[in-house]
Amino acid sequence: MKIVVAGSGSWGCALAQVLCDNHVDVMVYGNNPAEINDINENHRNSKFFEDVELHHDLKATMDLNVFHDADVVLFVVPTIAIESVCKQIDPILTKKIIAVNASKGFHPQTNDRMSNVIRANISKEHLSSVVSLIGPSHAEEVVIRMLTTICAVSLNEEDAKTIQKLFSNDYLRVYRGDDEIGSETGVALKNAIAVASGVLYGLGYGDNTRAALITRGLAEMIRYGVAMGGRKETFMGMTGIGDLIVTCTSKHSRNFQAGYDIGKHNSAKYFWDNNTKTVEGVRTAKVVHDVAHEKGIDMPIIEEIYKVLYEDKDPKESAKDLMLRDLKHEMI
Ligand SMILES: NC(=O)C1=CN([C@@H]2O[C@H](COP(=O)(O)OP(=O)(O)OC[C@H]3O[C@@H](n4cnc5c(N)ncnc54)[C@H](OP(=O)(O)O)[C@@H]3O)[C@@H](O)[C@H]2O)C=CC1
Ligand SMILES: O=C(CO)COP(=O)(O)O
Repeated sequence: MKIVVAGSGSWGCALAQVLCDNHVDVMVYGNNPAEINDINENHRNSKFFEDVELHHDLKATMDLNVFHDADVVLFVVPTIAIESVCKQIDPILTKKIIAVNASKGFHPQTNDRMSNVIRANISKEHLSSVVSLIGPSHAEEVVIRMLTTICAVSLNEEDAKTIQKLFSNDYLRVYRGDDEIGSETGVALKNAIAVASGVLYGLGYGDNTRAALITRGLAEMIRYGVAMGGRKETFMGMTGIGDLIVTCTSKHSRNFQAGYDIGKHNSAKYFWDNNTKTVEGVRTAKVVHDVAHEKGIDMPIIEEIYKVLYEDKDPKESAKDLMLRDLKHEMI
């Protein structure tokens, strides 16, 4: 079985290395010559990982023909690039692939989930099914083989089992799931909540505040995900609370770090002027804000993080406004 990983960034490399450890035939495809060269020549991806020597079987290429005889393709580029990568590779595919989505967010124009974006852009004769491989997993830890659990979520149970077996080993345990809507909305929304968690930390608030943010953030994720057709119990698993915790609390999270900078400067301007990293939660906050307004879903944290990011609201004022809303029953 030949696997190609589209995306030579941090998560693409970490996932490809898991396959090398599992003795699976894998190749990384990327469009950044420096990253490709670093992987092939130095066994490193220095842009993302300091002092990590990658598995020596890990190889990368910029040649699109690598997709020609692929059986499985992993999509591990930022969500804004998924559609264009699908369109580039579809004419090259010759087999019916299992498409594995590892990205977390929504399409930039249609606001659609990643599985739907892949289904819309890989022709039917080239697609067996889509499996989303998602959960609480910072690349920086997977690449040094720290114990991690994620979930292979698909409407196709057999293909989910194939992906589960391919990636599982003694440091990465893969569960299965079938709630595509719940899982994909969960992992997207947690990024926006993680930006808020960083903002609060940057403003100087502590553990009580973070626990409150995670708990009430989860309530918003459930409200939104269930309104979209997801199942409430999914949010109690890897792609809900699991991914929310790791992203809201980790120094590795780019979403948390972006929020932290905003909180520290008490303004989103610093982020907009300086950011060069993949921070999916920033655009997700806008998508969720817009959809929630359209559908009448109550999302107070998303509302405030949207105002901080897009309306230059003072983050301290946002935190105060969240605290001083009308008092209510917790479970409503
Ligand atoms: N990093 C992590 O820990 C995790 C990330 N994810 C998700 O994975 C997705 C990818 O993120 P991540 O790997 O972290 O991001 P990175 O910023 O680390 O890497 C993104 C990679 O995609 C490349 N890329 C961008 N556009 C294209 C394109 N059109 N064709 C080919 N390659 C392209 C970038 O190239 P260039 O360098 O030239 O821009 C870069 O190599 C995101 O949705 C993220 O949320 C999910 C779980 C964990
Ligand atoms: O999705 C992730 C962890 O599960 C990565 O989070 P960041 O994109 O915030 O770094």
